[in-house]
Amino acid sequence: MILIENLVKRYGKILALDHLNLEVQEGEIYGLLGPNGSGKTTVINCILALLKFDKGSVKVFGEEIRPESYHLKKQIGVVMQNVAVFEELSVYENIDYFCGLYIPEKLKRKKLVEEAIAFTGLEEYLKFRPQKLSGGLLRRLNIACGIAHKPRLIILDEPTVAVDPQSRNKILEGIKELNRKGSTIIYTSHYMEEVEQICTKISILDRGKCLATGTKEELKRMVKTGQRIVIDTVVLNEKQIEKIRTLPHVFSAVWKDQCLMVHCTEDGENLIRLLSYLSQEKIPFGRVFSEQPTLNDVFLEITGKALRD
Ligand SMILES: Nc1ncnc2c1ncn2[C@@H]1O[C@H](COP(=O)(O)OP(=O)(O)OP(=O)(O)O)[C@@H](O)[C@H]1O
Repeated sequence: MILIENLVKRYGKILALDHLNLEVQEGEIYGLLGPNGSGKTTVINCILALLKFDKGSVKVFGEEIRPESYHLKKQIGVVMQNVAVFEELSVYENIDYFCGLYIPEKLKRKKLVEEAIAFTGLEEYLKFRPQKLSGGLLRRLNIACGIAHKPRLIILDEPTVAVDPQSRNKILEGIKELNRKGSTIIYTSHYMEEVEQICTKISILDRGKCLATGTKEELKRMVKTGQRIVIDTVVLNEKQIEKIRTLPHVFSAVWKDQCLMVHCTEDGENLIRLLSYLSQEKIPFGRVFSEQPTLNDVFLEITGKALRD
């Protein structure tokens, strides 16, 4: 669907995209995950030929895209970061207007507009002007305007920024539904939880570079952070900590402030093994906490900083 090779984009002295490569296959929900300023919006603008770039190539549906490639652009739905709707039109009129840019036939359009309204849950607000809508509803209207014509490819640039949890869930579920109905999705975000929740493939971006690509499981396997187990234990001696370090799959164990923290490589038995050892040694323990690595761990290990730094 999209093939980007060696893309370079500068804004004056700022190198926004640095030889970026990316390939999106049909049917994917492709996440571009990166902190603010990593180049996500710039990639989107290059895919849409809204920006001139300095080097490289961008192919959409197998063709080099140009500003006048309307036959390609009409198969793409875009939901930009900044809400772009007409203040003087109602909710219904806005969706109808944007859908009308692609679908001139009235009857067909009416059906599509109604589907988009139901899909974004805006039925109660059809006569409202945008300024009367809450932030979350406004975002949903923005989405309805971008997807009503049922495009083959949908690009959403941070659609959940400043959105309440209820609207956020509705938006995320909606994106999965659009994908199930056949649209390929490109989704940019700096929220790793969202990207983990919905994306089938993820590229991690930083400073205009694509640092790693894969499914969330593949990305997590790339780093050694592994499973993290935290156990409250009041007593533990150095010999016992040393023994824990030699347990299978354990690569670090630290006891600090009456809290044992163990990092292990992936294995379903890590927690059981560790608790068995503590029981066998009659070491009392309180709260037990275990978590798998997150995409933030991946980002941290690759870049040396957290996603939200
Ligand atoms: N029109 C512009 N003029 C100058 N610099 C720009 C312009 N647009 C973006 N940049 C810079 O290019 C880099 C990439 O910005 P971009 O907006 O693509 O990142 P982003 O990952 O989408 O971040 P955000 O989520 O904050 O929009 C940043 O350093 C940004 O300051």
